[in-house]
Amino acid sequence: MGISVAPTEQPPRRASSGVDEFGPYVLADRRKWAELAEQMPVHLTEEKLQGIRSRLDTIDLAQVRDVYLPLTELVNHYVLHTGHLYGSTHNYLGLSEARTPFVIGVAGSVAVGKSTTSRLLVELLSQLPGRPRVDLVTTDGFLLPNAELQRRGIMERKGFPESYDRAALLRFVMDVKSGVHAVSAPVYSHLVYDIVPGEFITVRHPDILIVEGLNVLQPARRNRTGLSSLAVSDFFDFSVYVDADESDLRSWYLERFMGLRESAFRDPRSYFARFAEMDAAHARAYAERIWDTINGPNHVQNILPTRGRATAILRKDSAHDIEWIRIRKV
Ligand SMILES: Nc1ncnc2c1ncn2[C@@H]1O[C@H](COP(=O)(O)OP(=O)(O)O)[C@@H](O)[C@H]1O
Ligand SMILES: CC(C)(COP(=O)(O)O)[C@@H](O)C(=O)NCCC(=O)O
Repeated sequence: MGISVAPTEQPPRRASSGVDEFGPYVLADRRKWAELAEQMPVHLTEEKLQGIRSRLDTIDLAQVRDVYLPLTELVNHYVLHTGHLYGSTHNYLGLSEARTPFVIGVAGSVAVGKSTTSRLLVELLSQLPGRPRVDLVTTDGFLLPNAELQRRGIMERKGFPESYDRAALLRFVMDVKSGVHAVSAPVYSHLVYDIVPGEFITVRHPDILIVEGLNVLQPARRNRTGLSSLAVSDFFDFSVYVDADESDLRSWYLERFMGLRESAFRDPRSYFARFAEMDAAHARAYAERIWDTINGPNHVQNILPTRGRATAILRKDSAHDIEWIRIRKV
């Protein structure tokens, strides 16, 4: 079965506004948000969606239609208006350079489902009129290799801001945003839990680039001179924060870890291969320790504080369903 969305006959209702504990956002519950979808025809089959969705994600075609279609249409407004602004300011400045990629950041905790959101956005955005070319890069490629993390004594801080080569990530996004024709990023393997030596992904001037990662909304750090430097988020034209309750994140992480024992961990190359054979109680205790000492604290200390910097916040309930959406007032 596929979905096709025809133009609505009624004018769409707009999200309500008011004072917001999250900052200057408009809030829409799932039903109101779904009514915003206008006319984008989308072709997506259940089969294709299965390939996009991560193992534990429950996203179905109804959620794609209710949540991701309006989001895609909203991003399209930003793409179009950024294009107009680019054109008029370049005219004013007497410049004639081609437009640079529109960059979208996707942030959120480990196990929240950023990968599903990002892959879905790639699929839907590439179906926009004009069929833009959309690429996706994850920031794990910019993690320091395990050997270097060990050398620095921060192997237990993987995913914390200091575990990345932040300068290289910033350079990568700046190069893309400056219009460099081919920009390469290193590749991380979740299976071997390390950077893959000699492997790179090359981004060749797409129309839209999605940059997905735990820390993409981090503000600029102060450098040694006390002056603020730049942050990757300075180059985002739009950003999405995928949000969920801390206790849900923890159970999704544990559930995923236990599920991976039946699949990825069975691969002898897996860093976690020993957990495939280990009894469930011990494996679960190990996963709890990873969450409680690494991913949980990273979420609370570094990731969650960046939520209010996003253009859009998608809030999931405990069943992985999107409960509400907040959009930053422009
Ligand atoms: N140990 C692992 N082995 C294989 N795949 C993994 C492992 N850990 C995570 N993954 C996969 O890596 C992807 C990214 O995971 P994560 O960084 O937690 O982001 P998110 O869950 O928000 O998409 C997910 O698709 C997940 O299923
Ligand atoms: C690789 C990750 C840091 C995520 O990286 P991202 O692409 O978000 O930059 C994370 O999935 C991870 O492995 N954290 C370390 C603790 C753990 O084993 O879950």
